[in-house]
Amino acid sequence: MSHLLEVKDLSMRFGGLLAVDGVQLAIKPKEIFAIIGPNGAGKTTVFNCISGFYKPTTGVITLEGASIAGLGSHSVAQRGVVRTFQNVRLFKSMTALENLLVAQHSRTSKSVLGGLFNTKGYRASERLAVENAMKWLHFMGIAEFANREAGNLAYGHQRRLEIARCMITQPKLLMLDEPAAGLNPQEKVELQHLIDRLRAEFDVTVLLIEHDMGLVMGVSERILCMEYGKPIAMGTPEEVRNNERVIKAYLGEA
Ligand SMILES: Nc1ncnc2c1ncn2[C@@H]1O[C@H](COP(=O)(O)OP(=O)(O)OP(=O)(O)O)[C@@H](O)[C@H]1O
Repeated sequence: MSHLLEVKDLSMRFGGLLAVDGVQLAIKPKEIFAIIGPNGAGKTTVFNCISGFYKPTTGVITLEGASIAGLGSHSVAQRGVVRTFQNVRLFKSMTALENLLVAQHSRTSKSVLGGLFNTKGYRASERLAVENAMKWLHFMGIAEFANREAGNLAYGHQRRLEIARCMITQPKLLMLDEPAAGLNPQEKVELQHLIDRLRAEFDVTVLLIEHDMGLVMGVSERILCMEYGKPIAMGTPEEVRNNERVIKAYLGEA
C-alpha cells in the first residue's frame, strides 16, 4: 500500500546539537501514528520539520510522493498537512466562531472586490462558511460557546477548537502535538473517542506526539519511540510497550 507521508534519513542540527538523527517513518492513509520518547528526544523537532516550521538539515519528506521538505508552514498546510501546538495557539480575542471563519478565509474570500462591495456571491460564501463553522463547533461539542472569546473558553474546549480549526480545512494529515496535555482523565477519554471519530468519519490520517501512555496505547496503530534524537523502536502499541530499549529509556528518565 502506498504511504501518505514518508520521512527518510531526517536530521536536524541546532549548532552543535543533533536534535534529530536518522529518523524514518512511513504513515499509511487513515492510520493513527504516534511519536513518543522522553523529554528532549526530538519529537517536536520532527513535527516542526514535517509541518514546514523548520527546514531539515538532511532528509526527505514526501506527501503522496511529492517532496514537502523545507517548503514553509503555509505551503505545507495548503498541501493538506495541518497541526495543533503544545501550547494552544488560537486568536484568543476572537470568538470561537470567528477563529473557524479565519481558518476558512482563503477559500471564502475568492474576490477582494466581492468583499468590498458585499456582493451576493460573497454573502453566499460567507453564509456557507458560518454554517460550516457551526457544524464543526457542534461536532466538537462546543457550539454553545460559538460567540465566546476563544481565550475565555475552558482549556479542554480551547484544545477542541484548535482541532476544529485544523479539520475545517479538510486536511489529509492532522498532526496533534501533545493533545492530552492539561486535560483531566474524563477529557482524555473523550479525546480518544474524538480522534477515532475524526478518522472514521472524515478519513483523516493522524500523527500525534503524546506523553500520556493511556491515550497513546489506546488510540495508535503504530508508534515510533525516540531517544536523544534517534529512533529506538517502532511497532504496534504491544510491541513498543514490551521493547527493552523503550522501557530503559523511560525508566532511565525517572
Ligand atoms: N530551536 C531550537 N534551537 C536549539 N535547540 C533546540 C531547538 N528546538 C529544540 N532544540 C533542542 O533539541 C532537542 C530536542 O527537542 P524537542 O523539543 O524536539 O524534544 P521533544 O522530544 O519534543 O521534547 P518534549 O517532550 O520535552 O517536548 C532538545 O535538546 C532541545 O533543547
